[in-house]
Amino acid sequence: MRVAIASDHAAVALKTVLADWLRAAGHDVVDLGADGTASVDYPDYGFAIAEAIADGRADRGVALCGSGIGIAIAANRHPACRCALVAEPLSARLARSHNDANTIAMGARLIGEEMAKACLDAFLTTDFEGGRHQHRVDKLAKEFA
Ligand SMILES: O=C(CO)[C@H](O)[C@H](O)[C@H](O)COP(=O)(O)O
Repeated sequence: MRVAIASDHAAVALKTVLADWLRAAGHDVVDLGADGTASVDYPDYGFAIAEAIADGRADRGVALCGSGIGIAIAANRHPACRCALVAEPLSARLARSHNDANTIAMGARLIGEEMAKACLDAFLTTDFEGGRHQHRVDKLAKEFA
């Protein structure tokens, strides 16, 4: 799978760990930065993830910041992105099976590396159930004036 990953300065270390883990699992990783710990702005990286999903460079996205909140808000500003903020694997599974999420967000200051890997594994290995969930997901594409 092609997986885009991006973080702000607060989550660069976790981004490196997860990118290495993804490559070891055989995924193609599109690393959209940040590249160091100098302070940057999470919206730029949330938008970058969403654009990679929208233009087909990536099938899935992993969005990281200190809490996961800011970058999730940013990613979800783009209509192509359904980004779920998760902190444990059941939420990651439900984000896929019920919400057809194409991106997960996690907070590097709140989650440990092993839990983050478990969330990412659940996210990447769970299929969307469709059925009653499909028309709900379709409604998420509504555009507001
Ligand atoms: O967006 C956030 C909070 O919702 C993230 O946690 C950011 O990484 C955080 O705000 C960055 O904080 P810093 O004090 O500038 O490192």
